[in-house]
Amino acid sequence: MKVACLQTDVIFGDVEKNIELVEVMLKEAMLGKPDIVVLPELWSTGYDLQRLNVLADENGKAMQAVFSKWAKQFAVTIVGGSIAKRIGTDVTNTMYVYNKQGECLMEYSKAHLFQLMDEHKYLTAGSTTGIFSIEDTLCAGFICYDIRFPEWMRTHTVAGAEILFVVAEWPLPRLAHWETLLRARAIENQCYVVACNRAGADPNNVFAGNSLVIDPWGEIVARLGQEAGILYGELHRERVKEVRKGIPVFADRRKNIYQ
Ligand SMILES: NC(=O)CCC(=O)C(=O)O
Repeated sequence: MKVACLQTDVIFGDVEKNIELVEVMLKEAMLGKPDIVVLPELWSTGYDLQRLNVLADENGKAMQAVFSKWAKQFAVTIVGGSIAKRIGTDVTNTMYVYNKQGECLMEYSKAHLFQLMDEHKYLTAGSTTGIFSIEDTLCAGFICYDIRFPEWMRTHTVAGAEILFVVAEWPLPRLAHWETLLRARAIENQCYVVACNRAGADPNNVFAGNSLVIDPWGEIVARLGQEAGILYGELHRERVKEVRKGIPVFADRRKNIYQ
């Protein structure tokens, strides 16, 4: 399977313009013939939290139509980063995954809200898992701060996930944490990690970029720098099996002494 991460810059609070920009980048990414395209966290609004209530998509309907249209038009699976979804008076930070037929495979709302960026003041956390399958491979979706919770990611790999998609708006000052945490999640779970961060800056943060594709041994197979761009990476299911056979972490877990 070939993935393409769209490391976009995001125009603060301008949903229409961001949709236009992503569509242009998506067309360009398709020249590399990916099977899966991944977008960053909150790519349509950015962290315009004070206006998020207005910018958020009512029940996610309009953005779901965009994902469905793109997935069908380009015949590609889309891990749609995340968007702000309004449900009544609540706003969630929600990921949608669409298949090549334009059908929704999965919806996941960020489970851990990041207080350092004030998420807890404006967003409501989700409480359901982010598992889905692409062909017969189980995958899982996570949003940014989620990667600091190994137990949450383990919940998904114990359920069988072999590819972990991480979408983010991760700031530059913590770039070392980004890489270290992602590599650790890949090594301990013996799975691929495909991590798509945004580029650029907003009024409060400069973002790290550095989208990564990491293999189940923890090796970085593809990476971008800080600027906007498209990252391609190849994923091989046999590599997951090979690593898990060599060091049988899942078989060796002591379920009688911890969960
Ligand atoms: N958008 C986020 O969740 C950022 C998380 C982050 O920066 C961290 O250090 O954790």
